[in-house]
Amino acid sequence: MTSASTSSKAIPSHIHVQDVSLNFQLFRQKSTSMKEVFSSLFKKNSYQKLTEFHALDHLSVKIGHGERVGIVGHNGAGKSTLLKTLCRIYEPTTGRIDVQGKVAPLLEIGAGFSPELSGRQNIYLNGAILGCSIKTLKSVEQDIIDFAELEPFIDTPVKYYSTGMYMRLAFAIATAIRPDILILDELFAGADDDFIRKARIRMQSFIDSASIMVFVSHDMALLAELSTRVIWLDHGRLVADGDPQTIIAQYLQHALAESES
Ligand SMILES: Nc1ncnc2c1ncn2[C@@H]1O[C@H](COP(=O)(O)OP(=O)(O)OP(=O)(O)O)[C@@H](O)[C@H]1O
Repeated sequence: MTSASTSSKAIPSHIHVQDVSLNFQLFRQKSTSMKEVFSSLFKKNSYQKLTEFHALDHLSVKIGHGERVGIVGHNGAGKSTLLKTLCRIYEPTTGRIDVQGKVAPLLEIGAGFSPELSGRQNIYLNGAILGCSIKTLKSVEQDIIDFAELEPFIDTPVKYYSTGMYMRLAFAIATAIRPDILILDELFAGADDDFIRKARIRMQSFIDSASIMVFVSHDMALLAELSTRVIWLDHGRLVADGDPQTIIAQYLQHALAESES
C-alpha cells in the first residue's frame, strides 16, 4: 500500500480530556395545542429556552501513543459528541482538551467533501484539509482511487455518489495519508461486506503504524477486534474504561438487563 505520513513521529501523540463538560441549549415550544403550534409557525419568539442539556458531563480520559480506543454506549450517550469535541468541531463548555498529533476525522458521510467537485478533486481538497501537500497527495492519489474502487467514477461530482462510495473515498483518503490520530464514527456505515473485509485489513496495517485511533461502533465484534481499550459512556459520563472483553461484556449485560426490565 502506498501511503504518506502527515505526522511528526518524533513526538508521541496523546489526547488528554480533563474534566470536560459540553452543554447544549434545549428549546421548547411555548404552544401546547395543535392550533397554537400551527399559528406559532408564523410568529417570532414562539420558542422559549427550557434548559441546558449535558451531552458530556465532567469527562476525564487520557489516551496515549499506540492505543486503539473503542467507545460504546446507548443511543444519545454522547459518543459522537465526544468525537466531535476531540476534533475541535465542538468547544467544551468547561474543562480542557489537549491533543498532540495531527487528527484525521472520519465522522459524517460527506464531511470535508465539496459536492460539486469530482472524487479526484475532493482527494486534493480533503487531503489539504488533513494537512497533506500536493506532492504527497499526488503520490497517493492512485492508491486512494484503487482502494476505494472508484476508477470509473473518480471524475464524476461526488454529489452523485452513493453513501457507500462516499464512505469508501473518505476512508481511503484518511488511511492513505496516515495521520497521527484517526477518529472514526460508525466507520463502515453504507459499505458492503467485501469492502468491510478489505478495510479491516487496511486498518490493521494502519493501526500498526499509526499512533492513536478512537472510534465509535455499535458492532461489538469489530470493537473487540480492533480496540486495545474500550470506554463506556452513559449520559455523557464515564461508566467504565478498560480491557475490551471485560467492558463489552459488562455493557452487553447491562443492555440485556435494561431490555428485560
Ligand atoms: N447540536 C446539538 N444540539 C442539541 N443537542 C444535541 C446536539 N448534538 C447532539 N445532541 C444531543 O446530545 C446527546 C448525545 O448525542 P450523541 O450524538 O453524541 O449521542 P451518541 O451516543 O453518538 O448516539 P447514537 O448512538 O445514537 O449515535 C443526544 O441526546 C443528542 O440529542
